[in-house]
Amino acid sequence: MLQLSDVHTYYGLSHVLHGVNLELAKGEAVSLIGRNGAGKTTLMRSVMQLTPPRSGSILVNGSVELTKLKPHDVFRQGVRLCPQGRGVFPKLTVEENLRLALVAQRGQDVPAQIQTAYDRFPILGEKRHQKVRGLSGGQRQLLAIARAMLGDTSILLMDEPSEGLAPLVVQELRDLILDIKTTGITILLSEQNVKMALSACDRHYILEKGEIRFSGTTEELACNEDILIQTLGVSTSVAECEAPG
Ligand SMILES: Nc1ncnc2c1ncn2[C@@H]1O[C@H](COP(=O)(O)OP(=O)(O)OP(=O)(O)O)[C@@H](O)[C@H]1O
Repeated sequence: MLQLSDVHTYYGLSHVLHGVNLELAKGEAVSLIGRNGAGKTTLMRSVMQLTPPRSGSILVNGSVELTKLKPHDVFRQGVRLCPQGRGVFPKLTVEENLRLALVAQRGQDVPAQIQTAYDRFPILGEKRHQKVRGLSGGQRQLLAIARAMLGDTSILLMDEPSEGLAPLVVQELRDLILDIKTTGITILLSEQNVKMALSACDRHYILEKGEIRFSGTTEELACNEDILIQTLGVSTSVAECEAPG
């Protein structure tokens, strides 16, 4: 579904991604674990061509080369980014945020798609006329996800969605990710929260200083927990984490 091969990305002279290889099969939820500054956001921006890689290949469906496309054409391929920090507009209402996203995408808002978002996330329908600055962190995150899922989404890149959320809300978010997965959408979940990554995803990549240090299933990670201590400085017991249901 999505295949990154030997991706190198720079900010000016600063070489941030060093030959990243990563693969997602259709309908998989895969985590990208790494500490601050590891390059998770850069990797997602590279896929979207917001920070285009200097070399390497990023294929969708085995044939469409994203590195040859502009961001809006990547978007048209059904690849969507739910950005870190949510990226929603606090002074606008929930509905204005959704309508604005649709206008930016298609030059017009599409009431049916907004209704689909409310059907999927009823709390957003209830709060449609409320300004976003009055929403809780979890509700803002829902709005960001709803916005990223407007239209035909096939691959959802979620950049640290649990950041700043209370533990109970993180659990709800995890359930939501599992729910989105059942719709067949392929998910790449960037996380520093190892528990969240392990409980929402079956396969994991660990990124350190722009290089993939580990790739494998939850079971494989359980046999190699030292890597979590080495790369993240955490000693989360993989065995204690609830696996995706
Ligand atoms: N616009 C930019 N210009 C220059 N360097 C940048 C820019 N954005 C990020 N970097 C650098 O690139 C490296 C990777 O940053 P990135 O944001 O991709 O990491 P991250 O894993 O997403 O971490 P975080 O959780 O802090 O966002 C860091 O060293 C960061 O300082």
